[in-house]
Amino acid sequence: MNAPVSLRLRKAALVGNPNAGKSALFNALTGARQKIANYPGVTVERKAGRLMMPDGIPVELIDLPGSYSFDATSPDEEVTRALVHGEFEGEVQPDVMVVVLDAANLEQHLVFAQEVIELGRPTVVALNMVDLAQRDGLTLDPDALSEALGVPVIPTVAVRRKGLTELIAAIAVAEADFEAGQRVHPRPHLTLPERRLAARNIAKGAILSVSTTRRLHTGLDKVLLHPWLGPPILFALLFVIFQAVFAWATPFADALEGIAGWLSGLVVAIVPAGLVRDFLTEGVIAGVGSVVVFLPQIVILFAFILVMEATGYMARAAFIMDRMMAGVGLSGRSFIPLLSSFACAIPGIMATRSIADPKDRLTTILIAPLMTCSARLPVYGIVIAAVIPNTSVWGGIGLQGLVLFALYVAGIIGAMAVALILRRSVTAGQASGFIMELPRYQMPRLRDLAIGLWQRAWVFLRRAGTIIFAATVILWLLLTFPRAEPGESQLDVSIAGQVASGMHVVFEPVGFNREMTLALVPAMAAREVAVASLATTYAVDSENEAATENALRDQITARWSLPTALAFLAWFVFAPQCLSTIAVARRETNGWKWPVFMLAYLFALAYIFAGITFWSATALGL
Ligand SMILES: Nc1nc2c(ncn2[C@@H]2O[C@H](COP(=O)(O)OP(=O)(O)OP(=O)(O)O)[C@@H](O)[C@H]2O)c(=O)[nH]1
Ligand SMILES: [Mg+2]
Repeated sequence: MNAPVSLRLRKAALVGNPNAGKSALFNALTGARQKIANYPGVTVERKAGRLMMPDGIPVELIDLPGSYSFDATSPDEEVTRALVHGEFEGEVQPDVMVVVLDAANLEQHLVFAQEVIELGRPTVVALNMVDLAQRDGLTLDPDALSEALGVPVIPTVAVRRKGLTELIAAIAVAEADFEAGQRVHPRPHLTLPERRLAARNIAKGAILSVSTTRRLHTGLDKVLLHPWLGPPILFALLFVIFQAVFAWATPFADALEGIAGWLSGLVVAIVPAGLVRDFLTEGVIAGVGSVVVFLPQIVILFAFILVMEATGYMARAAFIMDRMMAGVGLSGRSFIPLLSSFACAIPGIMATRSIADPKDRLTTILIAPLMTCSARLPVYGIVIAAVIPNTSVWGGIGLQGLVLFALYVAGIIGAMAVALILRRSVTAGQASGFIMELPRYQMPRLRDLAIGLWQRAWVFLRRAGTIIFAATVILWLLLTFPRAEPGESQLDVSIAGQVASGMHVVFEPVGFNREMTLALVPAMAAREVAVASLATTYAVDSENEAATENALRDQITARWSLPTALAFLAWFVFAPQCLSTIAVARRETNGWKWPVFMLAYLFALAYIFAGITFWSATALGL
């Protein structure tokens, strides 16, 4: 007598949230016995493998795409939904569902798990990543979880092949149930809010113990991610950062300025009067030196940013921002590229590659230059130091830091407003959803911070030594030749001065003086060059050597009116200066159309806002 032979291949499917470890389990269970193909009609991978059961008969195991629910929004999720419900053409419905959960994110993962279990099919739960839960200080009780869910729960560590034998045994039992005809045990269907609430309670009930660190971290998240507390905390933190950038940097900046002055004096003492001496004092020391002085501010700003990243707070900031970004039609996915743009728009624009939706991405590229990059800091820094008094307002808040904060906020508000308009016109489309895993809180490691800071400082100094140096030298030559006859002003006679006088017609209406207008040209190479340019211009323009040593700040204080200075600041909030950004935008958008659009709208905004600032300041009698 022959044993009954089952003609159809038995079938089980791995389902669960993205990143639960389904593929890791699939690989551990099926090893090399895998077949990868595409599901017909969609570009979703079908991964199937053979799992050898204790009875010697294989089961076809399917690794399904990760899902958050059966309300499918993506082609991947649609495949999972249809297949699990037995509605996928040409695919037999799996006999057994193997739900994979991330033990370290149990509550989140239980929402979808319940939806699968509600189907009432034979189900086994793999409580995966118990190693990570353990590391996070979480001890779970699989039996309690099994009790609450009404299905077997097997703890596993897919990447270390732990719990596999037990899992296979549980799948075998479920298969046997299926063969025995126990195919569907209908269960009550819950609504999403009910499932969420149940997920929380079940997760709570499955926790045996929580370490104090874990408790601390959850407590921190409750406060920092709170819908009402989170945003003000984030803004308060940013506010403190900008206060510190001014307050802490001053002694170091003064010291660097002192060194520049001393070097200048040294050159005057050693090098005989003439072009060489002028080149060294006016071009190199005044020009490049005026930018290098901002090294302490750059270092302080990045120290804060690096600490925010290393502690895990930055991802939380992205999470908080997600809600606000949705308001202007962007997702939190744009946050990291935009945040990188505070260092420099170039890596920011390159980071937009992680945004899947093309219109989301284009919008992010177009507004990235509005984030205040670190190259603007020297420009803001020198003008603020020169025209904004170093006083406190409202009991102890530094006015200079406050103005700096306002300039950063102006950039952000500008970017949001532009995004809002673009998303309703040129890049109209739906905002895509955003789900991200929050990293653990961590104490930053001093060594990593030091390396990160050193890299930033080096990038800054290298720019000073290359682009800024070259632009300053060229400018000095254009300012120095042709030579003025006695009685004439060198600035009037020079090539650069002539060009500036020509351009000045355009910029006079928005309150710019001639030196500012001139500074805009080399600033196209890099924004900081505007500072070097002003320093060199005033150095060339000074009548005597003593005046050359006057700090740029004093020159600006003496020569610029407050409305003029504010107009210059407003210009730099928007102006698309820095050609490398345009070049990167061209590369990332594959053409000139969008970079030209970007250039045009940013220059227009810069001009308009400089004008508005100048005229309102003048009207207010500032
Ligand atoms: N420490 C640890 N890591 C795991 C475990 N299981 C999986 N991982 C890791 O978690 C990450 C995600 O695992 P995947 O298997 O790709 O997750 P998935 O469920 O297939 O994800 P999607 O295909 O996106 O739905 C990978 O880096 C795995 O190496 C585990 O038990 N412990
Ligand atoms: Mg996978």
